[in-house]
Amino acid sequence: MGTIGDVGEFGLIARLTRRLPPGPSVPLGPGDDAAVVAAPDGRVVATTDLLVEGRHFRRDWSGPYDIGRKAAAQNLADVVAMGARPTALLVGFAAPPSTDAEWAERLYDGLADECRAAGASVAGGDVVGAPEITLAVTALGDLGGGAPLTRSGARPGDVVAVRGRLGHAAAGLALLTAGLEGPAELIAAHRRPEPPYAAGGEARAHGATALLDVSDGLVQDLGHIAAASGVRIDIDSAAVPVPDVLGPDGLRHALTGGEDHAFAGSFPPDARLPATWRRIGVVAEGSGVHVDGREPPAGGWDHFRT
Ligand SMILES: Nc1ncnc2c1ncn2[C@@H]1O[C@H](COP(=O)(O)OP(=O)(O)O)[C@@H](O)[C@H]1O
Ligand SMILES: Cc1ncc(C[n+]2csc(CCOP(=O)(O)OP(=O)(O)O)c2C)c(N)n1
Ligand SMILES: [Mg+2]
Ligand SMILES: [Mg+2]
Ligand SMILES: [Mg+2]
Repeated sequence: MGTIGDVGEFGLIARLTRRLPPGPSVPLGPGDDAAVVAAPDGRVVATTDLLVEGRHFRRDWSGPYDIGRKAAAQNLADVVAMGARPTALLVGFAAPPSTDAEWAERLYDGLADECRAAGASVAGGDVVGAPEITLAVTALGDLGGGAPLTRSGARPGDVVAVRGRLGHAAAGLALLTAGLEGPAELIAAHRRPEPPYAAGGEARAHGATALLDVSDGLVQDLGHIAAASGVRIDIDSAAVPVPDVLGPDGLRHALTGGEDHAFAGSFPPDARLPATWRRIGVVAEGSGVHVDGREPPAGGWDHFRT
């Protein structure tokens, strides 16, 4: 089929959008000046996360399908972390003209499949030529009449709980970086996060007082809840799920590794959480995040310090 330079801008758009299924919340999808997205609640939850080649993924480490799934997952998880139902993605795609057109099509298959898993679809986007591959994804969501689950509602006495994997993507990235063989599930976790999208509805149903998705590292991200809520979060490291597959640095990966897009939040002390949620700590008066009563280990992703 050739490169995206061979097929040209409008040939590429046709090839990509052909692969996108219609979505329940997108009455008018790709093909016009803009899309129409249903917003039954009347308010729209909106979030955007960029993915840059070499920073978020490497083409020699991840195939296009997984990069597409990851780009969608990273954004859909932020909508779910607000307690909303994802409705649509808008996808900006920058790539060199030498990019294989089939590579781009597989990327869109990944975007489409991850959207399907979350009940959303791709409503539109943009393509441009650029020296490196960049994906600029915007996700929209609907609150269904509920209050948003913000970072600012945690109260002393609440319990802190997580749902989803911690440390897996970081352990996989560490293996790839070191050029080591390791458990395939860790490499797969780096390539494709698999956020447990049901967590948003569950958190809402159980009265969550705050919620976020863990993108940069558990301790760092819980620090955002602590700061926004004006509280301290005390984590009990023995309660943090650290499966053997994570290896000897498992606890460090679980506390500081991002990109699994687990959901972490605070709940009233008497919340009866499903077994899929793990209680890992409590909310107290004060500030910051403590692990076993001490300052936590350094770590967590910072784009300008990593
Ligand atoms: N360039 C920017 N302009 C405006 N707001 C931004 C910008 N970058 C980040 N933010 C906002 O700062 C907050 C934290 O961003 P970030 O750490 O990327 O969140 P998340 O981990 O949920 O993706 C978000 O509300 C985001 O919208
Ligand atoms: C090639 C490569 N190097 C390093 C990483 C690790 N990494 C890149 S971004 C990031 C944090 C999450 O991404 P970010 O853009 O901060 O998302 P947000 O917090 O805004 O949701 C991590 C752990 C990676 N995924 N791939
Ligand atoms: Mg972000
Ligand atoms: Mg994010
Ligand atoms: Mg981040």
